[in-house]
Amino acid sequence: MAKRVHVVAAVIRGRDQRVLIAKRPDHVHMGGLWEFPGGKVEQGEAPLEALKRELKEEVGLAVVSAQPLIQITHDYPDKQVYLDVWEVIEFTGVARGVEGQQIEWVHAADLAAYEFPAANQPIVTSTLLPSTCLITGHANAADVYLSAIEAALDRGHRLFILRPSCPDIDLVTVISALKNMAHFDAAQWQWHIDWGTAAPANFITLVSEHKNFGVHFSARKLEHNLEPFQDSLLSASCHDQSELAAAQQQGMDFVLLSPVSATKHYSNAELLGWVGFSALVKRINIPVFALGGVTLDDVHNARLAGGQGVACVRAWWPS
Ligand SMILES: Nc1nc2c([nH]c(=O)n2[C@@H]2O[C@H](COP(=O)(O)OP(=O)(O)OP(=O)(O)O)[C@@H](O)[C@H]2O)c(=O)[nH]1
Repeated sequence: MAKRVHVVAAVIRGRDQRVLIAKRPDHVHMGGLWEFPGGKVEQGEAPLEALKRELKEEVGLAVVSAQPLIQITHDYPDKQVYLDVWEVIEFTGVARGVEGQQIEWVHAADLAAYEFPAANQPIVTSTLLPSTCLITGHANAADVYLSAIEAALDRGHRLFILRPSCPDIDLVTVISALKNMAHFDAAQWQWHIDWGTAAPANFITLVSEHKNFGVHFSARKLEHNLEPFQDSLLSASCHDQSELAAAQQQGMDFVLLSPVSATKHYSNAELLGWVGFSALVKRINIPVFALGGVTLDDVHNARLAGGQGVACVRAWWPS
């Protein structure tokens, strides 16, 4: 069997947050499609060195610093690739198509309009997602619940999993209150409503009426027919390899994987640690947030372990 090719690729953001993409020449593998700049890792070369070399050779940029973003194992009919995608944090130079290829700086939200090789869909999702995912906790009153979210939006957080769990608030009220908040649009498509025990009976209809809200599933819910949600952005909570495989198979856009470390909630569960987290993340091709006993300061640890970032409740929710 042919050897899997180790490829490094980069998500490079310009000052205005647009992302650099390049068009593959017609005559090469996946020719004519757009790509994140990069190329094959040479024998004996460290991935970051390969990334620096490829970006210099292809788009004339010098990488100062970069961190892992997502890794994808994909089998094309004629080639097996391991795409090792990095997020460039700092670079110098002005991008140009050194090999004569077309390049473009594109807003992350517009990447979906470009045709990429089949392996790239999770990279596009990963580019859209921030590195923190905030899950709402319990509140005794609606105004406490909503003002905690509003304060987090003001602090720059953009991805939320909503578990409206206070007695005097229903989902319709939450949705309309969120829509009136400053920065609501910045987090559009990044609001995920938990289809949990507290969800109302008309949950499916409700979600279909609010297209800019995604749905979050418990692992158990992944056994259901998720057809009604196919137009929504989807996420799930997973704890082991079989749940992750089900999440990928059901088309989840991202997942939360827990428990990484001990919490009050998870004190008896088997903890993954960063090593266990990393081993599981390697087996799937969708962005994974580390959950359970992690704080907002653990983003770098999560990235080094192959994750998208961290998901938290207690680390941000007012107690
Ligand atoms: N650079 C890059 N390659 C990708 C992406 N997505 C994807 O499937 N690939 C695949 O990964 C492989 C990368 O090989 P390459 O041809 O770009 O590598 P290279 O620059 O070292 O080329 P060469 O040594 O053949 O000249 C190709 O099979 C390509 O189809 C992507 O976003 N960026």
